[in-house]
Amino acid sequence: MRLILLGPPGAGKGTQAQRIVARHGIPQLSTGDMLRAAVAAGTEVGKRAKALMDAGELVPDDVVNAIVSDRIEQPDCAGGFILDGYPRTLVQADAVDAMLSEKGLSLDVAIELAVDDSAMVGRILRRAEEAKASGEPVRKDDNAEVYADRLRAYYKSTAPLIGYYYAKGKLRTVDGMADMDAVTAEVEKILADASA
Ligand SMILES: Nc1ncnc2c1ncn2[C@@H]1O[C@H](COP(=O)(O)OP(=O)(O)O)[C@@H](O)[C@H]1O
Repeated sequence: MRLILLGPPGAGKGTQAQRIVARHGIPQLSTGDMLRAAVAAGTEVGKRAKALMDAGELVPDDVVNAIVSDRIEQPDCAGGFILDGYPRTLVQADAVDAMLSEKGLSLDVAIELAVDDSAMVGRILRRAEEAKASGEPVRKDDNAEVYADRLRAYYKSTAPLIGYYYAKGKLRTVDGMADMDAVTAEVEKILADASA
């Protein structure tokens, strides 16, 4: 199963991805996590990405495409994977299609978590509070000011992917405002249908 989770920041992509990992044993490929790891390690990619990420802007397509292309070559991706936070632009969507079609593969489904944007900033701020309370590092972009920029980047660059996958007949939409378990149940139904 090769799937994409789509939705604005705070929609619950990471949470649902972790549940799919636990249930289906396929890896979660989060470009946000990979980029944060590159920043923490101080690599060339990390140096290019840091200021953009802190400002809530997107990292250049070529940087992210290269990271994903390397990652999906790893043996644990042979049985499928979950793309979380990627593709985030139409250029990236075409890139992942090309990476897969080179291997005679394609994406099975793109699942959109549809949410009410006005509720997302509250979720993000809660996540920051929880991280702080449990002594984990708080993401620099998890605050109300940067959130507004992340949401703008989402509408400008990522929301067009909903039409892109719809046109390919691959889009499925879930109510991301429902409680987490209800969202998981809907996602599971979609995955069952997609692999039937
Ligand atoms: N596919 C991507 N293309 C460009 N930039 C990305 C991509 N994935 C992550 N980033 C960068 O990393 C930041 C955090 O990503 P992520 O953890 O997925 O955040 P979010 O919680 O906003 O979905 C983004 O705001 C962006 O700067």
